[in-house]
Amino acid sequence: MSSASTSSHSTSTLAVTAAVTGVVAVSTTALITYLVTKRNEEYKHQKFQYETYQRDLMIREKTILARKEAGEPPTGTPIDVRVDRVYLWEVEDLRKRFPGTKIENKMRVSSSTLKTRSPMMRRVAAADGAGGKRGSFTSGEGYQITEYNKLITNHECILGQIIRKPNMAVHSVGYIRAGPRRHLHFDPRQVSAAIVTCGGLCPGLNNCIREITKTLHQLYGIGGKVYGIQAGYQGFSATEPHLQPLELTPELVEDIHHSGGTVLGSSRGGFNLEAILAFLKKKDIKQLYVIGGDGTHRGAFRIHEGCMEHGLNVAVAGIPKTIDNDIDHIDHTFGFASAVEAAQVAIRSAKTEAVCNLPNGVGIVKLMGRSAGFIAAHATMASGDVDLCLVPEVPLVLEGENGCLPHLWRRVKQQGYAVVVVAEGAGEEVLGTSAETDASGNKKLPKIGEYMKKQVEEYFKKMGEVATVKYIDPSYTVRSVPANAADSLYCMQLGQNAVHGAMAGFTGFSVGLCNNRMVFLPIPELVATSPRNMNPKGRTWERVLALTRQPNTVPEDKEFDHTEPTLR
Ligand SMILES: Nc1ncnc2c1ncn2[C@@H]1O[C@H](COP(=O)(O)OP(=O)(O)OP(=O)(O)O)[C@@H](O)[C@H]1O
Ligand SMILES: O=P(O)(O)OC[C@H]1O[C@](O)(CO)[C@@H](O)[C@@H]1O
Repeated sequence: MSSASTSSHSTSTLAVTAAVTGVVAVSTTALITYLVTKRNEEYKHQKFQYETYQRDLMIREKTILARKEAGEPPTGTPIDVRVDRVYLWEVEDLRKRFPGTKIENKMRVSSSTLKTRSPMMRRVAAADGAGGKRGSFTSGEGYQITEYNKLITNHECILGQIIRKPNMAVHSVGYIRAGPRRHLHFDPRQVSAAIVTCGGLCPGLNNCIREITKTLHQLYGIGGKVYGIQAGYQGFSATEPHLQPLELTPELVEDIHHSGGTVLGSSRGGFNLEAILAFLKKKDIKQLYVIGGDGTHRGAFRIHEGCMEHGLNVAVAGIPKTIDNDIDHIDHTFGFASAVEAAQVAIRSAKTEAVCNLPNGVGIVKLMGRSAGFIAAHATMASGDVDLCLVPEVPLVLEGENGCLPHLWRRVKQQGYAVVVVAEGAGEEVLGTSAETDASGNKKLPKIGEYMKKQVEEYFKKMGEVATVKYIDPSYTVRSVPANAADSLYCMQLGQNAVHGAMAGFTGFSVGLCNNRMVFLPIPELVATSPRNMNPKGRTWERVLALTRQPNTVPEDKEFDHTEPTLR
């Protein structure tokens, strides 16, 4: 190739390159311009959207406030759900059968007297010279009368079925709202009352005894006595001097809520209606407060019926108690939350033992609950450390694809240890039902905890290894603790409302939280479906499975119709 042709070739190559570079430069500029423009547009759009959102929010806030001030219905999108009819669960009312007073119900806010102060305050006051120097307390019987902020009418109700879906049944049960009424059935000056605690121990029993005693004496200023019946229903017929009824005073009950158990004692069996009615007549008792589970409430209703038969103008009020949480309709029983909390200590110990003891550490904790798995399930959920939870409502499957033993084996192989919580009523379908009963007729339960320990040991042996299984049974430790703050608060509400109900003339009733509101419930309705069970097709069990990741052994086709108001 000649140099001329070479140079003309290079010139043309250069020209092409320049042209291409020019095109690239132009298209790069165009691309950048395009991207920047697009970005700016997006930014403008985003800004516009955010400003619109802020404006809407401001309008919404202003509308909410304006509607609230004008007393108009709330904001929100109207949807097609209704409650067409509410069926009120009426409670027996003494005013229908006995003449009552028309005394206006006012609150007595008693100023503290020397007698009602805590022991520490009494000591401080004594050191000050009979309490005069500190100035904040008046001695004697001085009290101030004040109006209740809210007096409740008998047709105020709390809806039972609060979950509404389009096209669902349009009726609901209505529970009578608890609280003080405008008029008292009983003249407080003529009221004497009795309190009894029955069945198994439960955190909060002393709180209820204290609150009832204080409400009667201090809020209502009763003229009579408050008797504490010792040793459960048996105490009404006890002849032993040390089991005779105690006189409960605000001073005597001042500090009892700090202790677990019941200062009155409790028992099973020994229900004697004649002896109870005779006691009520002899001591001219106007109000009987019965604190216990479903068995105790059945007894309470028989007492109410006995009173009606004998023409006794006596209000019988129940307070549902049990760590088992197996009383139907109410959100939860008092003592349940404290028991679940106390169970955490045992579960943590089980984990420590399982983690530290080799080879193949497994910690098993047995929890109470009778034929309901609420304590086990809730303790499992609260803990987050449990690998297997066994409850009475869900069949126990030991081996095979859905077996709990292969699941435990896998967990131990994955993390080196495993923690098991077993409810005392679980596994009856494997162990069989006991024919034995306690003094109240409650069936005794087979020893599932020990059985599971043996099964785990044998399974690991079958797999050619050794399991180090530690078994903890904290049952009585869990239920004998003092009430935690949540239960103490609940017991305070229960005690006060039981007294409000009885003072107003309600009888054969119980109190409880339904949909987070205090209500009065007719005892026959309360016991008809109690004891309740946990719904194995409900959300609680679903949550347990999500946490433990154990196989679900609930049969697909089985129908369960239990309500499960504890945790939604
Ligand atoms: N149907 C009934 N009629 C009369 N009294 C009853 C009835 N059922 C139980 N009782 C009495 O109620 C008391 C307590 O009953 P139970 O031992 O069954 O405990 P509970 O109230 O169900 O509480 P827990 O949850 O602790 O078992 C006992 O004294 C028992 O005799
Ligand atoms: O006090 P006892 O008679 O041993 O009863 C134990 C039973 O009482 C409860 O603690 C309360 O019902 C159950 O959980 C348990 O099965």
